[in-house]
Amino acid sequence: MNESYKPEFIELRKWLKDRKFEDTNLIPASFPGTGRGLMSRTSLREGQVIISLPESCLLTTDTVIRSYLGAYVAKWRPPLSPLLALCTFLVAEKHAGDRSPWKPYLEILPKTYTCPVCLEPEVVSLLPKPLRAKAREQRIRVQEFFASSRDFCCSLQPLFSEAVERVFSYSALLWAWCTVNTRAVYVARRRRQCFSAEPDTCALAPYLDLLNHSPGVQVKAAFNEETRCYEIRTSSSCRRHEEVFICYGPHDNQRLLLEYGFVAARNPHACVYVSQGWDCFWFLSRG
Ligand SMILES: C[S@@+](CC[C@H](N)C(=O)[O-])C[C@H]1O[C@@H](n2cnc3c(N)ncnc32)[C@H](O)[C@@H]1O
Repeated sequence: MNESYKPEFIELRKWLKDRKFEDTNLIPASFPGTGRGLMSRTSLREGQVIISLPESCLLTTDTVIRSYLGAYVAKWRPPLSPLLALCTFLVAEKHAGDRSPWKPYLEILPKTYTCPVCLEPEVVSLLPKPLRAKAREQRIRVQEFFASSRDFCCSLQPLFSEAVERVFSYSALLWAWCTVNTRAVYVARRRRQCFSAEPDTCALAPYLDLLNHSPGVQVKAAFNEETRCYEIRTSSSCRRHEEVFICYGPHDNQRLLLEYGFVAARNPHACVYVSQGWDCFWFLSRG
């Protein structure tokens, strides 16, 4: 069902137009099975560029450095990770509400996520054992990420009238972490002294990040240095008024659930994980 009439999408389209995004063959819609995604307005040919998003629409660590957070990031030692810089910016902009220039984008982001780190422990306990172990590792990673943010977030107090512990709470940083993890595209950037050595490769790409995954399609997606746009070219054709998919990678369903919070039907990369030790012995000896 077409969703382009919804006020949040009308605002987002205006915002994108102001940033030189030229219209597109794609419109937001909701689909049975995959939920919100993008639908083709016309039929799409193999090899066609389906979306081309100008650099000015991308949210990257450059955006953070140019913002009011830039001076705080630049002087922080040891240098901040690029991921923490992005997440801090997302939380601060979300907190700014109507004052944020990113508001039209923030408004269409999910309020909650379904990655295992966001699930209640009773739900995680129902997952298969190998996935449970991965979910535990993910939770620890996010908890460590949160702990590593504390001192830097405290240094931002002069920017907020409210206590920073409330602004940069665990749930706010978890939301930002999931936003980056489930939606960012890959755009490599050179290392800068103000950031730690972790790869600086995540960019949030408003509107383009409404594209859902299908393991059965092939696309070429990259930042084009000549046009200065992030472009996606499809290798599959698509009929008018169908959902347009991209492929997030050759991921099995465990990886999709961990990283993106969903599983794909008819996934050719699906596989079964077998635990080492007695479970495995029991399974094999019965086989
Ligand atoms: C980049 S976003 C795509 C747009 C997203 N559906 C939305 O409404 O904002 C990635 C998220 O979309 C959902 N998603 C992507 N592909 C999917 C699929 N094939 N089936 C179900 N959900 C999917 C998952 O929640 C995933 O974390």
